[in-house]
Amino acid sequence: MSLGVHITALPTWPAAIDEFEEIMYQLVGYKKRGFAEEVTPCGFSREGLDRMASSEWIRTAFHDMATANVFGTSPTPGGIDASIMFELDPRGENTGKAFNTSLTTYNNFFTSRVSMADLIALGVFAAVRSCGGPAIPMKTGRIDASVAGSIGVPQPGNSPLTFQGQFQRMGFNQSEMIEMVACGHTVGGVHGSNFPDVVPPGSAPFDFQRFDNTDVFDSKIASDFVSGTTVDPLVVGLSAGQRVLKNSDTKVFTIDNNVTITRLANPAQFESSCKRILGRMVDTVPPTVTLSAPVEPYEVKPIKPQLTLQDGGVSILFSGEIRVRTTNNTVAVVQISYNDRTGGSAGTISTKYVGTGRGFDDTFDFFSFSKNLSSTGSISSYTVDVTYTSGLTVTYDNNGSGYPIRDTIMLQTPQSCIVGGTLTAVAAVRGISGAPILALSLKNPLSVAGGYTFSSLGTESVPMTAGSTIGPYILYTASYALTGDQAPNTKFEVATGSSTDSFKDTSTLPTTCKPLGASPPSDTPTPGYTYQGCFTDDAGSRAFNSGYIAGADTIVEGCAAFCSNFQFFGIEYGAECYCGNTRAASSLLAAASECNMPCGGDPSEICGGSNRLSVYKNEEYAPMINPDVAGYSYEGCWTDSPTRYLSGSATAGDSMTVPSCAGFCDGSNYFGVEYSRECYCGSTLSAESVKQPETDCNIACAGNGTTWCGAGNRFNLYKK
Ligand code: HEM
Repeated sequence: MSLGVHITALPTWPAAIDEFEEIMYQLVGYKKRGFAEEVTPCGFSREGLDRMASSEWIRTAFHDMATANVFGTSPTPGGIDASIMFELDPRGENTGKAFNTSLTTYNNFFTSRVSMADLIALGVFAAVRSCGGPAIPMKTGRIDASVAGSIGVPQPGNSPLTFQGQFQRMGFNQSEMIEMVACGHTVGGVHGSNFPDVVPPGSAPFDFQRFDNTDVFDSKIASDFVSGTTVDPLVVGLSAGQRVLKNSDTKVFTIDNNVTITRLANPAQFESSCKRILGRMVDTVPPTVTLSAPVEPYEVKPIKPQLTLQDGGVSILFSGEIRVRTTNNTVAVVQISYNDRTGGSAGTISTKYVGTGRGFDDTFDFFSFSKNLSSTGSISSYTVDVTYTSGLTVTYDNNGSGYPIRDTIMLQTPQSCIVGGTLTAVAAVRGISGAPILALSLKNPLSVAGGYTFSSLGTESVPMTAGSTIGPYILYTASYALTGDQAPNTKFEVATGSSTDSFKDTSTLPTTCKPLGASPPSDTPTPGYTYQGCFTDDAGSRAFNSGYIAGADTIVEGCAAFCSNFQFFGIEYGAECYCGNTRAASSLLAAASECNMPCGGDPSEICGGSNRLSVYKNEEYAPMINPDVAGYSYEGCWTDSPTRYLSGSATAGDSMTVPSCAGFCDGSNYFGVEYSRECYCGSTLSAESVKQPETDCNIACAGNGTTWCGAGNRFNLYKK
């Protein structure tokens, strides 16, 4: 099994990259952020058939970067800094609708944790990858400019020398210029509406002439040029009169006598050059910006872990999800081990599989958990044990320190709410002097030249007011009236000093503030049992053989009760409940996601799947025994018959136990316990009685569920 060699190089969670990482990798499926939806598939745009969002995102990044000046800083050093927001009009070098559309999409993902400039960069990754191109390494940490950069986006009519000078100013030499233009112009095309002299109206379908004939990020832009078959309007420009003036791709590609463009005609060369040069393009940032290391997906990532003070302050609910990367491995079981607030090991928490999500190259399974902790012991950190279907268990300890969680200040989501646009936030605070604040990151409309509107971020902070004391906590409250779009769209935190519960989302708050008193949700899954995983089963050889019941009303708790005398139970196909003390060797650990059928009696719970068992272990189970009786030796499981093979006195009763039968037989040579509640004594054992396998005597004593009392016509025999 390969777990990826880069695990130790991963950042420790939480980190500044976290929100960016999620937008980058959680693209579709469970917990999708949906960032790539606008560029999937490659040729798509919701704006119409003459538009292509993927190419527009790549062009937007280039035009944002193109004002970079590696030699100076006036008015800004430029690079990818989202200054394009201020450069749309009226200066005329950013022609067309592409920029506004792209930036409007990015604005939906813009928060205090991910800048517009980072999103412009990430757009290149998503667009190129969606079109089948390489995964461009993505770093974060770009800072948004607040003013326009210098003029300087290359225009088709410029001279070769001007192009060279412009790219030098951006930090790229001649062959890098050729690479960057070819890598940009492999997707999309020229619009007649924007450049009528290059694409005369009516000369191309929808007046949109593609650079080549494929909506794919491929080397065709170069190979078609070299072979003389190109349809690139910036080479063969459909208006003959303009061709020599505005054939900018010809001017760029031929500047080194076709050396670079010929190399790029090779698909492997094209892919590796584009990965490198587009990576450099998006990493062109002002010198004051420090970019992160290339963002890699976490192997294990907590998703919105939350502590919530419960009714009476006696307990704290710890809930959230664990995301596990499953790109190279299949995950069977995820379990949390946590430390209490003093750092001592405090116990384990089961999780249950809730869904699978995907990025371009990665898949992730999500596991939810919810556990009531005592507010005295509470929690300070946790580690995550991931068991893969290979049987291997890996403990993820967040580079050694565990995943931290602080109980000193916590947002009380059930007590907080949004009503009529007003946010009321309630925080539970312990062990901290001084009142906390509610700090908001507000998205305000940002109007720019040309009549476009994007967003700027403002901050507000409101002191919180102390209310009731509950257990070791004091509740604090603050309210803030949000306007218009802000109500469902604001990030906020409750904070005091260095303690904070941050990046909370108004969209997840309830519309009524509930008093602290509502009963706490119960733990999932079943208390007293630990989930073992999803196991294969088949009708020919069952995983568990000792007990079986089925019904449309099956629930996990019901099967647990039915199998309470056994160490394990498993539920299959939504309705079949099996018990056993050992699992057949033929039953193997399967992917967590294969147990996906709702229980017949409670669709919110999972009850296995087709030939798949959700298996639980009874942690309180004590193995059944044949107890020692003073003066007697245990002889095993023997046959009896209605004629009785122990022919002395006999008794029966619902309080039957092995010692009570021994007492009843009062010193006789033999006694036997049978069929749960029967007791037989004898001075001799009939020669007809035959010893049987121990498994034949499989019924618990009526008076003691942890000891065996025979079966039908079988007794557990004791001899003096
Ligand atoms: C000499 C430099 C360049 C010139 C003169 C140039 C010029 C143009 C022109 C005139 C268009 C047509 C725009 C429209 O009609 O909407 C265009 C489109 C495009 N350019 Fe460039 N470009 C240059 C460099 C680059 C670079 C370096 C990239 C990215 C790495 C790039 C990416 C794109 C893309 C993706 C499109 C297609 C946009 C769409 O389909 O809407 N360009 N370019």
